[in-house]
Amino acid sequence: MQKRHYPNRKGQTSPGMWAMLLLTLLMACPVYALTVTTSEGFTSYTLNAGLEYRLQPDAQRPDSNAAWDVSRDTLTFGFNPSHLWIRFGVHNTSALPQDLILDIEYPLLDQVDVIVVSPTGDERIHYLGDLRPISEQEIEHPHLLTPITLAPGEKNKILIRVKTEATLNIPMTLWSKSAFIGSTQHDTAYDLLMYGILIGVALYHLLLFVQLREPAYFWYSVFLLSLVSVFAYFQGYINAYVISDIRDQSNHFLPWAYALVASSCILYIQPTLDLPRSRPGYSRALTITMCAGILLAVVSSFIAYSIAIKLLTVYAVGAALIVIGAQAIRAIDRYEPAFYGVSAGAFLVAGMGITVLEKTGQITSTPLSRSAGDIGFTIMAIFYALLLSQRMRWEQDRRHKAEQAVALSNAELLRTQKQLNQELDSLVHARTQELEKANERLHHASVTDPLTKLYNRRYFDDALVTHHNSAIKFNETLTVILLDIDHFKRINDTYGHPAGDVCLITIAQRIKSVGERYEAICARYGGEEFILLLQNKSQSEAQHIAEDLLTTIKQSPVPIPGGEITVTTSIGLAIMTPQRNTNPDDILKSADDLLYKAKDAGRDRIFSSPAAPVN
Ligand SMILES: Nc1nc2c(ncn2[C@@H]2O[C@H](COP(=O)(O)OP(=O)(O)OP(=O)(O)O)[C@@H](O)[C@H]2O)c(=O)[nH]1
Repeated sequence: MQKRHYPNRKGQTSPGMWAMLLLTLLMACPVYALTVTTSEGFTSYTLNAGLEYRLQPDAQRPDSNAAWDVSRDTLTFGFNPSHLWIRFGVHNTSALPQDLILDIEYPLLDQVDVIVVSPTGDERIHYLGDLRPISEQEIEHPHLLTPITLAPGEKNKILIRVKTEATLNIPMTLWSKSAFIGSTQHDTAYDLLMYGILIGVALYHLLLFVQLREPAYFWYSVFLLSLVSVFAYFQGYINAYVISDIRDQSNHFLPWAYALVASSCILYIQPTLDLPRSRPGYSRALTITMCAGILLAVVSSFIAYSIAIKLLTVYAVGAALIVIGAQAIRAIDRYEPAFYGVSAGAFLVAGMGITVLEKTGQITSTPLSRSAGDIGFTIMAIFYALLLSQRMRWEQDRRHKAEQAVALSNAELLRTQKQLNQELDSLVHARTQELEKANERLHHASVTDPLTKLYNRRYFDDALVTHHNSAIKFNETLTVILLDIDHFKRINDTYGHPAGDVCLITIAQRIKSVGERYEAICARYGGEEFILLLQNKSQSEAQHIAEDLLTTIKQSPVPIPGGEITVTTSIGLAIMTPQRNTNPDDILKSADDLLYKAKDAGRDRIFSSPAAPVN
């Protein structure tokens, strides 16, 4: 704590003494437009309307002839290179001494000299402002504070000079010391709670980033922390507690903080709103905005702060509009998570808007209006967190739906494939069956005589070879009965060829009925020639079968178109026990020879070997 006093000029005997005395008297009798009276129980007085002020190009204290303006609200002049002088009076009307505190709530002012003039003309100058080390200030606090002690009935004049490259904005309150302590405790608790929540949310997202490796979480966390630092800077915490030893360098803080806020916000917004894929043009614009912020931070180190701060303000507004625009465009695209972003932007803009209106005196200052910026910012942070989680959930849903669609189409594909396979199987099965039936029919046709439906000669020849081999193997007899219809030509000639066919069919049926009784293979061997093959029959059995045939055929007349005819047959019966050196043709030839013999012998008889012919 360091107090600086102007030299006390009391006791001088110079010729200017009278002039000084006059000046002292004038100062002892305030004629200011505003004098704050601090009666007993005084707590605070907000210094806005009624303050006398004067803007001038130099630091020269205004002389007694200078014209002063009177403020109608909080003193706010935007970026203004002038020296601002303010004056007002304070009068302790109570019977007790009073400890007061003059609280300048905007801590980013570069130089603030508060001159407290006592009734005797003594001046005490308090040097405040963020270009001066906090250790030089009488009370360590984020705000710029001046202690004023008034004896009962004492009147002081307060003269303030302000010079800054930041915005010339002087919200002031005169407090009783006890009320100020209470208010500070309340404000600090409120700020700590808000910063604590936001830092907690930021750390939570940092943890999510560590676990999920999703960069959006990291950038959101950086965005929150950097934005918290900007707010803390504007509220004086950074200057007071973080960079208190290098406050003269604090001008470098804001450009880099702005660049970090913009960069982290853009890096967070880009993937969260899916901009590079859906809106590549806008995504490029955001990347350029981010680079511009970093460039501006670099340039700010080399140019006057008064210019840099204006450029930064323009940049901050432009970047915020571009970011909010990106969210609005994605909301128009009906990208669900963007609605949270738009809501976040709306709350931030609304909060900031109320703050600006309150600071410029457009609306009445209330605790709510004073906190509007903080509230807007906090709600924005919550909505941005919701945006992030919504986007992640939306992304998960999309992935899940895509997986489901793939699984569904795979299942559909499998089902279709299975169905096709089944259809193919049944088609192949049906075709195979048809083919088998066709083959069967073909085979049947190839071994069947079309007219009589008995086996044909080809079938019989194959069967003869098979049975010949079997007979050799099992040492069994093989019998061939060759049967020829007698004078069949006459039937054709007499009744016609169709009648001859009918006769052939009937004779074939009779042969088949006899053959089935003896398990014989019956075949049509030529035009009117039939043949039977018997396995393992004795001579007498074979003879009996041949006789059965002869009798069965002729015993009843054969009905034909145009009448009935009795048909007789001649039979050659050959029986042998095949050997390895015998040939299937041997038995055929033998039967054929015997048949001719039967024909020659007068027909309607059996010739067999070695037995005698039977009639
Ligand atoms: N209707 C009809 N006649 C046939 C068929 N195949 C052969 N024939 C006839 O059968 C007759 C056989 O005559 P031939 O060889 O002279 O013998 P046959 O008249 O029976 O006299 P034998 O055998 O000596 O008793 C011929 O007239 C053939 O045209 C047929 O499928 N249908």
